[in-house]
Amino acid sequence: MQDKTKDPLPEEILQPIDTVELSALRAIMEGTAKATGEDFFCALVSNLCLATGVANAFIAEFAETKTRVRTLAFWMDGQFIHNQEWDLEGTPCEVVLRGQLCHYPSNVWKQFPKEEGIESYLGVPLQDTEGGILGHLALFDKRTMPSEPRLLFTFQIFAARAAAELSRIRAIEQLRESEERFRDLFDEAPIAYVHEDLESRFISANRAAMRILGITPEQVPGMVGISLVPKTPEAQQRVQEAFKSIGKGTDTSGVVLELSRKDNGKPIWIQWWSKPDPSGHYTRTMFVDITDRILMEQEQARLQAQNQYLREEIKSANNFDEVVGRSVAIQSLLDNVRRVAATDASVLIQGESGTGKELIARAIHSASKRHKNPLIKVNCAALPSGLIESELFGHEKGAFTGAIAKRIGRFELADGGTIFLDEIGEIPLDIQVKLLRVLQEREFERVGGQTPIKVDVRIIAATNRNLLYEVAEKTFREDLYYRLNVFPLTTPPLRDRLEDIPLLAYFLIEKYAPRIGKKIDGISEKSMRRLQAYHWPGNIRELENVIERAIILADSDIIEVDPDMLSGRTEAANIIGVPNDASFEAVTRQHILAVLEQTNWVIEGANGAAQILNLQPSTLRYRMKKLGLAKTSH
Ligand SMILES: Nc1ncnc2c1ncn2[C@@H]1O[C@H](COP(=O)(O)OP(=O)(O)OP(=O)(O)O)[C@@H](O)[C@H]1O
Repeated sequence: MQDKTKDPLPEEILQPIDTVELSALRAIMEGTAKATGEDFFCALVSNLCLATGVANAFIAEFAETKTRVRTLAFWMDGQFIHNQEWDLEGTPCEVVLRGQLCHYPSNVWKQFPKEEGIESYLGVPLQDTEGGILGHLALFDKRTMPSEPRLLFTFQIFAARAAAELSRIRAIEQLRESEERFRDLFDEAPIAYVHEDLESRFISANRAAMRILGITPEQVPGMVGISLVPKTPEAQQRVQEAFKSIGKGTDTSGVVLELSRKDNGKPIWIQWWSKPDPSGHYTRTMFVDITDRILMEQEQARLQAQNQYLREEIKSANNFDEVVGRSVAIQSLLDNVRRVAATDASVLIQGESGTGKELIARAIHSASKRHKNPLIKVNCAALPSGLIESELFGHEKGAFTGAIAKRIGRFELADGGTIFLDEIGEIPLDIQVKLLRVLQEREFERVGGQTPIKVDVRIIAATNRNLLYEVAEKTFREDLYYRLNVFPLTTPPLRDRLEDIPLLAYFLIEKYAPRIGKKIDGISEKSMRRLQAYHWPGNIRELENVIERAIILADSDIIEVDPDMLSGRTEAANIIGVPNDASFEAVTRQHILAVLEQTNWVIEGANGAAQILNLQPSTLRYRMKKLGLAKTSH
């Protein structure tokens, strides 16, 4: 300390006058009462100096290491100066920061040559409640200090307050840091977290949750979680179960919930856990997105259902998909089949029963680019009207009484392939609307479901009814008719291509003889003439039945067709080939009647009329009803 001209500090600091101490104490108290944080430190150092008359004071904390300190507030010669940082070594502060009160009334500069110009120093450590050193509070001056400053006690009180304030600031900082760390973890966690109130209103949601649910940060407050649950009975039931499980802590595997994304309504599946907040007013929910897994499982279920369908199809398939016929009528039909097969256009095949509509549908599918995917057939006449919708579009579990499990509909089975809607004219009007939507948008919902299902399916429909007539009668929707009828095809009745009969007869012998286990070489000339003279109301299906029966009855390797095998008609009448009432309905009626009489009105079973007519018993019953055929009615 170069300057030796130092005035001693005011005498009263040495005198035991309580009023001085008290007024200093009050002044410092008043000066610091309202301040917190950095303001408190500033108020403290300035008021300490003002009250004690010491020129300089500072509060410091450890810098990055325990060997350095930096000030939090620094009062010097009547004003604040910028905060400073210094190494403790060789300073009076070093001892203070080891936890000791240090008082050098004079000659500081001698003991600590670094402290040039400083005569006196008083330092008190700032300690937390556990005795850890946080920093120190110090006064120093160019002048000497009394050796036992009276305000030491006051000084210690405020050092304790400063320590408490410093601890508080540190705690706040730690809390902020930990909150930040928590927020980062919360925000960046791969698992979705949502904090909801008891009405399922979101309070906060992390990034994963927002990404999975398709919501923006602005949409989070007030977003109602259950509004994302589709209205299907199944989804609603699941969410109820999920709510019941909250806080039970028994289910560690989580509840699988179906939701619709907020932004685009796409279905998502989540695995969900939730527990109540300790306050009981909130729930803390976390979930993971398992949509990919569920979609995979659904695809697996679809493929399983498709396999099952195809296995049954294979059992019933005749494996003879060849369209036989050299007639102009059949050749021009096949030309059109080839042409339309190359496109994805909907096809409407019209023609009498048994003329090969299904065969043509199969031929189109086989020649199309979809041939590697399945052709799924739906016989609309064979289905009770109440079940058609669920058969076509599937249904969700619980969609109606009896819907015990989820069912995948024929449209889903046919995805990527072709659907063949046989007897399309039988579809009730309300289902026609839904069908129209599939044709237009390639999209539908399962019965009891709300999630639109997209499919890539080519539609081929067939009917033996005059659909234009049905349109005029308003039993078939006109818009649907035109949508289906993009490429109309008509299968000619067998009576219009009698020249194909020999070829067909030989084809059918080859098809059935091995099945029946007989070696047949041909058909007698007389029988062939008989076949060509007949008018074939049941078309090729009837021819098939006749040949099959003839093979069964054959005594030699040449089959014979007796007149009584042809629906009991006389040859003379058949040569003309046209019955009195030649309308399709009349002929069908007559034919079915003949078979029914032959079976003694037995419909089902091995020798039943349905088997002979190659129809499903339900289809036959339906037709009988339409044609007004009952045992007593003829
Ligand atoms: N041109 C053909 N060549 C060979 N077999 C044929 C031909 N046309 C039809 N068939 C056979 O006749 C039977 C009846 O044909 P298909 O079931 O395709 O007729 P359909 O018009 O769909 O009948 P329905 O209207 O009663 O459903 C089938 O066994 C089929 O294989």
